[in-house]
Formats: sequence, structure tokens, C-alpha cells
Amino acid sequence: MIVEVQGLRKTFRTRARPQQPPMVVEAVKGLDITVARGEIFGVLGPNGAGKTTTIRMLATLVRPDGGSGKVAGQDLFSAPEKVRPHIGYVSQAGGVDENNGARANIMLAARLNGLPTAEAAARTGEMLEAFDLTAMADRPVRTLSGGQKRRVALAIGLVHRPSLVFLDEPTTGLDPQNRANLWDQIRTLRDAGASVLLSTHYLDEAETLCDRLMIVDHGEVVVEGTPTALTRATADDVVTLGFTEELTADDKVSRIVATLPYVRETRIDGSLLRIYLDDGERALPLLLRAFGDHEVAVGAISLNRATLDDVFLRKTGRSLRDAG
Ligand SMILES: Nc1ncnc2c1ncn2[C@@H]1O[C@H](COP(=O)(O)OP(=O)(O)OP(=O)(O)O)[C@@H](O)[C@H]1O
Repeated sequence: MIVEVQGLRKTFRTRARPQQPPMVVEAVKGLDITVARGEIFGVLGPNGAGKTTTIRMLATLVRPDGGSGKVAGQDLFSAPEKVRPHIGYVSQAGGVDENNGARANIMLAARLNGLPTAEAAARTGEMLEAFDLTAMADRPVRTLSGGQKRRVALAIGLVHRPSLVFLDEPTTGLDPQNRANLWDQIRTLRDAGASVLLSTHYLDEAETLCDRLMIVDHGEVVVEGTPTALTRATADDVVTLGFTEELTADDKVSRIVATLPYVRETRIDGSLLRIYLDDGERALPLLLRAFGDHEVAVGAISLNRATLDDVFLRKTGRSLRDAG
């Protein structure tokens, strides 16, 4: 395991200001987190869930209030300075000097990480090449596009060949093309032997990019596993039926659904009923027949594969799309 940490905790206390009492925010409430070597591990959660605080603690940038365990084979709590040479960290903001070029930025990061000048220059060249930045290596970073800036940030975080890279919401704000490019680069990194721990609030990013993930909410783990295992544990498919009236837990619709053996779980959302089941294509006609037999009219019908949003909804009662 490249990360093996238990009971990670952090509480922020803000000072009292005029008209404002001091506030205590329990940002991370005792997370256990393990990341295997060579995997892309995701921390998925809504805004304010504690993702950045968790990543910054694991990357030795914020001192935890409690916990135990190791990062990159070194004790995170008693010897964080020994963790540092093995890790790379790319923040949401990027940590890039916008008035300098990509080359100068990457070179500086290499030197700060202790690489001798000649090696730093060679690695900088390699990074510019790998991230397709050679043609714009000496232009001030502020003149680059959002996707290019993100690639510079990634190159800075990787120049010293860390065995573990932390990426805080690496694709936030990027267009679909640039996101896909960055995903490819993150996979390449993994395939070259590095481990990646990233935070995201994008469901599709967690689902397609991460080998394994944990969903966090209010500083706690909601659930953990591979994307497929997590959605399977909820259901393979979701049928959503629309009715003309608001539904309740003990009305005719709910009573009908309760008799159907292939329904795993249901959730009412106003006049919509979400039905979790396996093999939706086979179940859908049976479902409609059951309502027909009881003379209940069904309006809108949709059948979808279950997603991580369904997992989050089932565990928290909120949609990840709306939470935050
Ligand atoms: N320095 C700080 N002082 C006080 N409160 C803080 C501080 N940093 C974070 N918090 C609070 O801790 C909680 C978790 O914040 P954090 O940034 O870790 O969440 P996040 O999941 O990364 O959110 P986002 O997706 O918006 O970046 C939030 O309620 C936040 O307001």
C-alpha cells in the first residue's frame, strides 16, 4: 500500500470577528484511507465534503489533528518531511507562476525538489515533451489556455518522479476535450508505475478514470470500492416512472411496487418513482403490466444504468449533482 492511514481528522476553528461568532468546522472526521501501488484512487464528494483538506493532510501541507499511518512508506504523523520527496502535489489553483514560462516553472520545481541542474534541465525537457508544451515553453503561462495551464501544473507536480501524485480536482473548469486529454495523461502516469490519488466532484470522472474510489460527505466516508462494485451493490438499472400526482410511501403505487419480487429498492421524488432493479429491460414490461392490472396510469418512463449518483442518493438521500 502506498497510502495506509487510519482515523485522519481535522477541525478548523475560525476566530471571532465583529458580528461573527467563532466557528468550529469538523472538516474531516476520522477517515481511513488505503491506496494500492499503481492505482488511480478517487475521493468523490460534493463541495465542502472535506476532499481538499484530506488531500492536503496526506500531502503534508496541513497538519492533521489526529490519525496514524504511512504515506509512501513513511510515517505521515511523526516524520512528514520523509514523505515529501516521494510525493507530488497539484493544487486546484495550480501553483504556477503565471508571469514565467512553463520551462522556467518546471525547472524551478525540479531544483526545489533537489535535482542537480543538468538533470533538472533534462527532466524539464522530458516533461515539456510529455505534456505537449514544447512549442509554448517560454511564453508566460498567463497567455496559455486553461487546458495548457493545467498541463504545466501537472508537469510541475511530476518533474521529480514522485511515486505518488496528489491531484486536487484536476479537471475542474476544463472543456470535454481537455478533460479527456488530461485523463489520458493521468492513465499514462499510472501505467508508468506511479500511484495517483485525486479528488473530484465529477461523477463521470470518478466512474471512468478511477480504479477505486471512496465517496465522502461531511468529512466522512459514505462508501468505498471499485466504480462497478459500488453501482452493482445498488442495482444494475434504474427505472424512473412519472405519475400525475405526488407520491407517498403508503399510496397505491407504493403498495403495488412492494409486491414485485424483482424490485430491489425504490425512492420517491415528488411525482417520480425511482425503482432500482437488475435486468431492467426484462423487468420494465412486467412493471408496466403490474400498474396496468391495477389501473394506475404511468406517464413518463425511463430506463438507465445505475450510476455513482444513485449510490450517493441511496446512502445520503441527496443527489451528488445537487449536494454542496
Ligand atoms: N482554513 C479553513 N478554515 C476554516 N474552515 C475551513 C478551512 N479550510 C476548509 N474549511 C472548511 O472545511 C470544510 C471542508 O472543506 P474542503 O475544502 O476540504 O472541502 P472540499 O470537499 O475540498 O470542497 P470543494 O469541492 O468545494 O473544494 C468546509 O466546510 C470548509 O468551509
